[in-house]
Amino acid sequence: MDKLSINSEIGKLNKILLHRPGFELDRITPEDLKEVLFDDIPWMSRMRKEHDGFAKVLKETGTEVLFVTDCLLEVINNNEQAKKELVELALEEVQYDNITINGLREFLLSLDNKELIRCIIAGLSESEVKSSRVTLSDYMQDKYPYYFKPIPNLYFMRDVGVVIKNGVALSRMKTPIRRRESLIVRLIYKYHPDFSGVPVYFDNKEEKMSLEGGDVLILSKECVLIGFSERTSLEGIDKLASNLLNSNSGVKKVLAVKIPHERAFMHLDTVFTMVDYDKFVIFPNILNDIEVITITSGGKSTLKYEAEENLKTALAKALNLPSVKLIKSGGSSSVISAREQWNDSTNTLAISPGVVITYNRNEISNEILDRNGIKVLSIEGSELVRGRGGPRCMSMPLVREDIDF
Ligand SMILES: NC(=O)NCCC[C@H](N)C(=O)O
Repeated sequence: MDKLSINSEIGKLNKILLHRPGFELDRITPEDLKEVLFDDIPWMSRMRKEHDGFAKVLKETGTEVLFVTDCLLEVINNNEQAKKELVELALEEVQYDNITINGLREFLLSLDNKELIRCIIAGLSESEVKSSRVTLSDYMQDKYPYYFKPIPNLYFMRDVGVVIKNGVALSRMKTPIRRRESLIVRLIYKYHPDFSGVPVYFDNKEEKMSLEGGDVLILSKECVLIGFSERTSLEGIDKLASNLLNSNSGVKKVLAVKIPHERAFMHLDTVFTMVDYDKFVIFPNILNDIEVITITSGGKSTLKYEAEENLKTALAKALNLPSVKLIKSGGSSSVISAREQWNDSTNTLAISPGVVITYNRNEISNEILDRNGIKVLSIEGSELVRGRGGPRCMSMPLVREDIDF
């Protein structure tokens, strides 16, 4: 049996990777918000309770839940080389002289493994390393407090890597603040026995392009959608499409889907997710701005492109269905749709065909899903949503049961 198996967006979910919001989020200050891609300071104890609620629903519905920090701990407990690589990926970001960097390396390697992981995720402040102030500058100069910064978006596990079929695309993050997240996950894929050795369809060492997991949707065994968004570049789409289509991944068609490039919907999955065999939920206010191009292999590592009439017909064609239904999140009111999309009404996580996890705050969109025959398992998300992501953004599905279309 394959270690990873994702052949659709909706097959019964068996195994998933999450990150419980940790100390990295306790370090966000109002001045950081823009840089760290948040819109507000979360209430942390509430946020952790909400995340625990999310994990509980997943477990209760029969999904095995793995946590990044546990996987990383297993890796570095058993592999000195991996531990050194973990330290180096944080040190790469330190903009100090070599003597300081060598001192930091020694400091980090002396930490207990759990503490090291906490530090790599929550950042390392000067005060944690220097216990006393010795120079006038230590006393009087304002210094940037971190050698390397906290990475508060790690709980949005969807974006840092995405399982496609029996392999993975390790994301090349667009923004510097999210790069370390994906390098951490890369280490897990390199060394952890549950992940190592799987095909890598995209590597985050790629330069001059970006690809984030929130833009990738596995429509079926043969078709993958990739959003052209604020975060994923055309070069990133071409690269992943080429690797999937010109390998033995089994993918025969990639749909490139252009959405408006805006903060409110930075990834495809913030405006569009699949909820059943033939049903999708969509943010209706952007429906007319979407463009779709079908990409297929042109042989000898080349690609062929063909413009589609619209998203609805392209989806039906790709799924070999007479038609599909696009359910309007928020209904026909553009005001309600915009308000609920901002709080991730469209970012549903399907745990089996026709059953999704959503935030309970999006009452109107949830009711519309219900009226369309979708079973909604709703969770609290008032604090989780402050980073602008929902249940799909917060999860990296690893294994789903296969379904027949
Ligand atoms: N797939 C997603 O849309 N993920 C949400 C990412 C939110 C995060 N604060 C970001 O801006 O990258």
